[in-house]
Amino acid sequence: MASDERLRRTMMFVPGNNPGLIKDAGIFGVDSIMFDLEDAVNMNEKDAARYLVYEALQTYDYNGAELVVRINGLDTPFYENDIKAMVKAGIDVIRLPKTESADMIHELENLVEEAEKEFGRKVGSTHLMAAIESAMGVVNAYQIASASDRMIGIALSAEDYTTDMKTHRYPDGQELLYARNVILHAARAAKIAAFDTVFTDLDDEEGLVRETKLIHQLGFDGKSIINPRQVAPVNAVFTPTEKEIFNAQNVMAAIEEAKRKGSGVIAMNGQMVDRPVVLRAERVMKLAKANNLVDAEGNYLEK
Ligand SMILES: CC(C)(COP(=O)(O)OP(=O)(O)OC[C@H]1O[C@@H](n2cnc3c(N)ncnc32)[C@H](O)[C@@H]1OP(=O)(O)O)[C@@H](O)C(=O)NCCC(=O)NCCSC(=O)C[C@@](O)(CC(=O)O)C(=O)O
Ligand SMILES: [Mg+2]
Repeated sequence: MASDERLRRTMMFVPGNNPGLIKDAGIFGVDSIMFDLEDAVNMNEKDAARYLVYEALQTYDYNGAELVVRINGLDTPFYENDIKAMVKAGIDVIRLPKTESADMIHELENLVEEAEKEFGRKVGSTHLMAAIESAMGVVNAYQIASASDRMIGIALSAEDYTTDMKTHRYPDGQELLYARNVILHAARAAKIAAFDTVFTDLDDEEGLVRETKLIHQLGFDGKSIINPRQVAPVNAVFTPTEKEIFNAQNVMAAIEEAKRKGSGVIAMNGQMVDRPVVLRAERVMKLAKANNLVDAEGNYLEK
């Protein structure tokens, strides 16, 4: 799979038909910018939006953010042109909406490869991700996640998913618990990233933080967002605290001492430190480095 250690805490939807939002999308500190050609764009604006996003990708500097495009679904007349234009423009990741099977990823992959050859791009350089928006998608989540070496992640899309399940979203998120866990397990088994769904009440920051803490606790890598006001609260939940970094440094030091003594396990402040604890500490340090909270040697950088 194409998974890597890239930070993917926030992936912001930017409607593909809105030149103002497209132009400024790089200034908000999101990890991934997702230009939307699907549901945020009216039917009569599909061609114009595709052209706008294509031009923007040639023109603007997005400050190193990962560039993603949500194309139109495989049941529409638009997706083939979307794929050609976005591959030609050199997009990093194509997000397929309403994914229900591995076959859909195979169809996408074939078209992407054809486009890479046609436009002289390196074969395999365009990564893929899938949005899971239905009961069928959840049931097939692992097959979808592992369908291609190009896959970098799968995402829950709760608005369409709850509609398919004949319910709607509630503040406590109980209706999403099964789908979240299935998607997370599928992503982890396929060794790719797991993204949680959008939080649509822009004025409820407390609710956004509560939901983000829950999905962080479950193990998600990040969250789809719809507005720049959501960037800081979500990134903060996914950023290791000074205490967590300090603890991780201590764990690394403790295990080094254990190794010197010829052991793989040691007690630290009354807590057992063994391999899984060390792996978690390594992940905290990787996140801390990616967030520029520590230097290359792992020393905490005072703010
Ligand atoms: C909601 C609102 C209209 C509010 O606008 P407002 O202007 O009232 O907001 P303000 O806070 O006042 O904006 C402050 C400043 O930021 C600028 N600004 C705002 N949003 C920005 C942005 N996104 N990108 C860059 N810039 C932005 C704005 O221009 C202003 O700039 P300035 O005037 O210069 O100060 C706006 O955010 C927006 O359109 N969001 C994207 C909506 C969208 O894409 N929906 C489709 C994806 S979901 C879906 O399809 C369901 C799903 O498929 C999901 C899944 O698959 O996961 C499923 O099934 O679940
Ligand atoms: Mg949707």
